[in-house]
Amino acid sequence: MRDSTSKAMAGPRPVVFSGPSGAGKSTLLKKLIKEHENVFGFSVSHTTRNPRPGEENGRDYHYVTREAMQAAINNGEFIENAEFSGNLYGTSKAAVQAVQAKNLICILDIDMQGVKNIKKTDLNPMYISIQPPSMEVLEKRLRDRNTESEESLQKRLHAANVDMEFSKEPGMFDVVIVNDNLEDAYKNLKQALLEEINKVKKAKASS
Ligand SMILES: Nc1nc2c(ncn2[C@@H]2O[C@H](COP(=O)(O)OP(=O)(O)O)[C@@H](O)[C@H]2O)c(=O)[nH]1
Ligand SMILES: Nc1ncnc2c1ncn2[C@@H]1O[C@H](COP(=O)(O)OP(=O)(O)O)[C@@H](O)[C@H]1O
Repeated sequence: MRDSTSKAMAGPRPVVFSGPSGAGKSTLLKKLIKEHENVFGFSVSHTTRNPRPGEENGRDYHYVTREAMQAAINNGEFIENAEFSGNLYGTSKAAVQAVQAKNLICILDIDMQGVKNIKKTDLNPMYISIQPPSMEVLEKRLRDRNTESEESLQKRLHAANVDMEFSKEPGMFDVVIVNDNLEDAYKNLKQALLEEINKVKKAKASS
């Protein structure tokens, strides 16, 4: 039976990060996890895309074949999954449980389809949208990141347009952070999470 007790036992409330590719989600949440490693844990998603230089299997993503991932999805191992820019991405139940077992705030970095699907589950996270200051800045950052082919870049820019329209829907996000100046955006992010951070710290101090 799903009741408030089982949710409470699952640990602190997770946080979902979403926003267009290149908005700065990874940059911000890596900073956050580094500064508060006893508070936050990252839900390591599965993906069929290739690792980028510097990315590590099991830390940034679990890199898998489409066949393996589809089989695991069919087997009911995923909370949500989506096709993004020609690849499959998904959050496994195990990924979230691994973080919650440590009593950490579970961070999910997922696209808009993921947000919609998580809203249908009983995960009950806080939803944070990371937005770029403009499409022009987003394109420049994505190009400067140097991780995408022109084709992949265009797919991401197209998805970003759809994403930015969709995220304007009232009630979709609890907090919207515009990542213009990185330090300011990070400060706003920490402020938005302050209460949850303090809750976890307090619980840890008294256990
Ligand atoms: N639905 C869903 N989206 C995911 C998941 N993992 C990553 N994503 C999203 O997939 C998109 C592409 O991610 P990635 O390939 O790392 O590229 P980047 O956003 O350009 O850094 C981003 O919007 C991520 O938030 C997941 O498990 N589920
Ligand atoms: N506030 C910022 N100002 C300038 N560049 C930024 C800022 N935030 C992130 N970046 C850079 O923009 C690129 C995209 O950021 P990234 O964190 O990879 O985005 P996402 O994870 O949302 O796709 C990266 O090269 C990152 O270093």
